[in-house]
Amino acid sequence: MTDSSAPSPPAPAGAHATAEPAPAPRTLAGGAGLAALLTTPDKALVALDYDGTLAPIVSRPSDAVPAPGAMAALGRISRRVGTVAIITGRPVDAVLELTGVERFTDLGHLLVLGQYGLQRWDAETRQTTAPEPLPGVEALRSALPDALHDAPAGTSVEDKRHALVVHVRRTADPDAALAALTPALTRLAEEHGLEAAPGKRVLELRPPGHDKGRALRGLVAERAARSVLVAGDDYGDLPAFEAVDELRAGGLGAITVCSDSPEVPDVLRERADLVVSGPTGMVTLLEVLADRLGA
Ligand SMILES: O=P(O)(O)OC[C@H]1O[C@H](O[C@H]2O[C@H](CO)[C@@H](O)[C@H](O)[C@H]2O)[C@H](O)[C@@H](O)[C@@H]1O
Repeated sequence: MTDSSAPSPPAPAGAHATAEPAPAPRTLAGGAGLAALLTTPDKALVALDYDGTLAPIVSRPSDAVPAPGAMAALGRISRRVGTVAIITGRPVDAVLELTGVERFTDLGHLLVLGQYGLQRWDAETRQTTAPEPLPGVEALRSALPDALHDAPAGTSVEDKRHALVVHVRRTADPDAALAALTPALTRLAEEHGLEAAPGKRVLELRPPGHDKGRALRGLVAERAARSVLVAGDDYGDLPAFEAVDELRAGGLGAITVCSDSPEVPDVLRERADLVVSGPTGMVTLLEVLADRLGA
């Protein structure tokens, strides 16, 4: 439900004055979630997606660097809120390399949950923990070249060790390529004990049972968070948005943010309490929050 009269969250005592107005969620629940975050930031969890949210979408995954100002704003916020987490489909190593976050000092409680929560990097220990990949991944890796023999030119595979991602963004007709490849790749993934999950011009072949909803619920419980901000832009973020409904029912304050672009699934945009204009809009939001938190 949208409500243009949703209240603006209060500025916490001692916050720096900011030229930017407070972001205005379009729902009452989102306004309440944002107010909870700003009032008691040490009990808050800020959970952000990477591709499409902190970093603009580009043709090659290895080129997806953060939007200007994104990491600086994240660093500021991480020193004020209880926990900041990048929850992503990317492997932890890729996020560390693309963001350069390991070079930052004083990151507060920053976590990177990679591969939908399978991997975890903690800024306090600077260590990554991860289980061994499922055996089906290796078998699928061997089977993929044959399965993609007739795939359109420009199709490529991203090997994430725990999962394999078929990319079609660089084919002549990405939507047609994805539609043509999905049924056979879904069957192949299932034969190897994996699941196929759609993303922006990709099909992820990944271990079942791990999604951003599970990762978010786990972090909320672990960190005893009382409020949460969740931001995302793709189908992979939907389970986290859905988890918010359940968490709210349990008394948590929450705001969901859509990092918008023409490729964002309608279902995600419609569910969001606040819609910002892609990673650039996300950076503005994070900067305003950092200002409001006096960071
Ligand atoms: O959870 P996320 O942080 O959003 O990661 C999800 C997948 O994102 C990546 O693919 C997407 O971004 C690429 C670079 O901009 C783009 O080329 C691709 O079309 C997008 O779907 C990544 O490569 C995947 O491994 C992630 O799982």
